[in-house]
Amino acid sequence: MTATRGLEGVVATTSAISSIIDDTLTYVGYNIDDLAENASFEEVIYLLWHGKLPTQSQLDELKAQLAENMNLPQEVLAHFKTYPIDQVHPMAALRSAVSLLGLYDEEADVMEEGANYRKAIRLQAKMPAIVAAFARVRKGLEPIAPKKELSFAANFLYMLNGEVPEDVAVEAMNKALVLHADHELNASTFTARVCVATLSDVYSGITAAIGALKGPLHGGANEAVMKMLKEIGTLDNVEPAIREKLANKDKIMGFGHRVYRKGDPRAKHLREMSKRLTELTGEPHWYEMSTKIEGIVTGEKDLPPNVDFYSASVYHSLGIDHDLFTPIFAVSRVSGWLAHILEQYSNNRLIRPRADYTGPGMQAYIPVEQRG
Ligand SMILES: CC(=O)SCCNC(=O)CCNC(=O)[C@H](O)C(C)(C)COP(=O)(O)OP(=O)(O)OC[C@H]1O[C@@H](n2cnc3c(N)ncnc32)[C@H](O)[C@@H]1OP(=O)(O)O
Ligand SMILES: O=C([O-])CC(=O)C(=O)O
Repeated sequence: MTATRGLEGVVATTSAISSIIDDTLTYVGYNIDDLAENASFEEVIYLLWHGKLPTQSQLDELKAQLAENMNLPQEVLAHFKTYPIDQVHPMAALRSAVSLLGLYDEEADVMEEGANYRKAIRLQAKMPAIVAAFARVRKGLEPIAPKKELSFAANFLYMLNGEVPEDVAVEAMNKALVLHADHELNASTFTARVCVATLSDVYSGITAAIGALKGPLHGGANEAVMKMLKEIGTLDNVEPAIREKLANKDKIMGFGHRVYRKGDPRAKHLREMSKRLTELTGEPHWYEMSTKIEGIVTGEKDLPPNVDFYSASVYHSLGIDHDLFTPIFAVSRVSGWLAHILEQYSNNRLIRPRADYTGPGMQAYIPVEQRG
């Protein structure tokens, strides 16, 4: 047995949800460029869960179900107030809150298809409410109830800020949600599938996936990109700072990808949005610094930016706290995790690979009093 490090190139399952072929990303056969330009996030959720785009009445029904399920149990809100708020990362708060939600869902352990779909609706609806409520509670503000008439993207920004957002902000948030929704067998989706393939419940699968997304080699990179941009500070500092990082073999956050070689097709949509938003906010330097970094890194290492790179300046321009960037990724990606969980249940087999053992050979047990 020989191990493939990081399972690179290993095909671990079949899936009909999304595909990456020759650097082209599709959700159920729809090109991500088409969806990013035209689709609402609610349509994408439906597409991922049902394998087809919704009719108007199907879309209206899903929107109504999501809006109805956005409120959080009082117990979850009360729990936030018990957290050591100054040291809790919002991804840790989200991970804990999703696990806690499961305690208050009477269907949490009901393993029937209809019940799993209802849990998917509830989780998709409540994730943005958790992120927004936590963001407010830690600032000493009251959580804000959603407005039923708003879209998913608009409601999230409304619950976060307490103001109905401008159209451009809703457009940017909707696009970001569409772009992050699914991505074949990335680390967090694989984690969710491994978890539920033991026939564990949906809440366990999503809690596990949030844990995997949190790391800086995966979803956590978007927050790390903003940290890097802030540390570099000015356009003039970009060249020496990035060259020094490359010389030291430091990872440049938001660059590189396990699957894409020529580039991540999602990055250009966020690049364009970053340009537009940073001009509108009067902070074009975040975009200019980002494009300069891209020029150096692609020139020196042939490493194109991934989805996390330009999303950082987009979310910053929307006035969002930097440690909420990865939770926003989770608010979108939960749609993909749920699609994969439902797909896993529908054709389940335990996921249990082997390890190539590299430890000592057979050893005889020596009682503790005889050990030197
Ligand atoms: C939503 C997402 O999860 S997208 C990914 C988000 N993560 C990041 O942006 C973090 C930065 N990027 C990385 O760490 C990596 O590119 C990953 C984790 C995304 C992919 O990792 P892997 O497929 O294991 O690539 P690996 O680490 O083997 O890199 C191959 C080579 O490129 C280099 N490289 C890869 N990414 C980077 C980077 N961001 N900066 C500098 N060098 C890099 C590696 O050092 C390695 O060089 P070497 O062959 O000289 O040793
Ligand atoms: O696919 C991956 O490995 C990481 C990624 O881009 C994503 O999850 O969106």
